[in-house]
Order: sequence, then structure tokens, then C-alpha cells
Amino acid sequence: MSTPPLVLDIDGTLTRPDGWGIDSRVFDPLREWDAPVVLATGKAFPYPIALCHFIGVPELVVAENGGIVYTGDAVHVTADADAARTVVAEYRAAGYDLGWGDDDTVNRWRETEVAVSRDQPVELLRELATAAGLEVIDTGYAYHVKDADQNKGDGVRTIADHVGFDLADCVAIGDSINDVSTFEVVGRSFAVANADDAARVAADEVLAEAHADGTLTVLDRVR
Ligand SMILES: O=C(O)COP(=O)(O)O
Ligand SMILES: [Mg+2]
Repeated sequence: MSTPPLVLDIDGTLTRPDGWGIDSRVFDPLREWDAPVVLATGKAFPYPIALCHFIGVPELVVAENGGIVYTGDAVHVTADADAARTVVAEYRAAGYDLGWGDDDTVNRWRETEVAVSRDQPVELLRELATAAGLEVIDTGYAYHVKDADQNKGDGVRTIADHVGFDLADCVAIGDSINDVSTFEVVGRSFAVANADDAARVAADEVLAEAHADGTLTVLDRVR
């Protein structure tokens, strides 16, 4: 059997056992992976691009939960942030804050949604988002105010079509609700042990190992 293309979430999936920072053990196996490696994340576009660059693999990226898709030769923008920015402005006007400090590097380059820190109260945010026809998803790393149509799975499909690999051959690994749409489009899906309930239910298999330990286990098994 040939090496399968990979679709990898970042936070919770490539992270160290404490949940923060990339586990350096993933760098070499990914750089040497003999098939496409797609990073599919909720983070803003520059983060997964930089990670591909520093791993040393071609840039194939789904960012902002599917709002931005990079096929290696074209950027596809599938959503816009106007409605989410309005919701967040209302949230602020009610006395709340996004929780990232003045410079807000979490949202500075974000084009199609807005992320709010999980240490901020979510009830009013959800209410305002629902009233605007948007949703709030909790990835375990941030609340994302976004268009409900925007998802990672559609972005993965766009990349597979452009690059020319078969989704049925792909192996995906993830940890949260924003990976469910990815799990639905690929051939085989794995949730790491730290995954939330939505990811556990959607995955073909829930791993015994957490974070990068789980991901490294899968890489060993499917290589
Ligand atoms: O941006 C987040 O909240 C989580 O990022 P992830 O999709 O790479 O886990
Ligand atoms: Mg994640």
C-alpha cells in the first residue's frame, strides 16, 4: 500500500503533552512523508503557512476553519468576516473584550472570522452570533465566531481536487469539533485521546495516545 496523504489539525494534534507548542518530534516524519501533507487549522492563514515552511513541506493549507484555502498555487477565500466583526463589536460595546490584549496577533491577519479567548464569557457572544446567523465554535483553544458554512472539510476537498489526490486515500487526525467536517470527507480519521466529544464521535478511531503522541502513533501505523 502506498503512503497516504495526511490531513493534520494543529492545536491539540501536533502539540506537546501539555497542549501548547508544536512537539518537535513531528518535524522529521512530516518532512520525509512520501505523500501530500495538508495542515487544516482554525488558526489565521500565516500560522499554518509558516509551519509548512519551517517543517519543509509544500504549503497546502486550510486556515480559519475553511475560510482560507491554499492549494499551493492559489488562495481561495470562502467566507468574509464582516458579520463576525459586527458581532464582536457588539460584544465589545456590551463591555466585553476579545481577551488577546491590544496587539491581538490572533486576529491581526484573520480574514474570514474572529477568534475570542476562552477566558472570556461566551453566553452573550453566542446570543449575538445566533442573532446574526453565525455560529460560535469552541475548539478548546479559542471561540471562533464564523459563518456556519465555512468548514475545514470543504477546504480539504478543494486541495485534493487541485493537487490531484483521492480523498478516500487520505488519513486525517484531529482533536475537536472543527475537525468533524475533515473526518467526514477523508477515508480514515483518528481522534487523539485529548479530543472533544464531537471529534471522538466523528472519528473512525479514538487513539489511546494524546496530542503528538497520538499523531506519531498513526504515522507509524499508516506509513
Ligand atoms: O485555532 C484554534 O482554535 C484551533 O486550531 P486548530 O484547528 O489547529 O486546532
Ligand atoms: Mg485542534
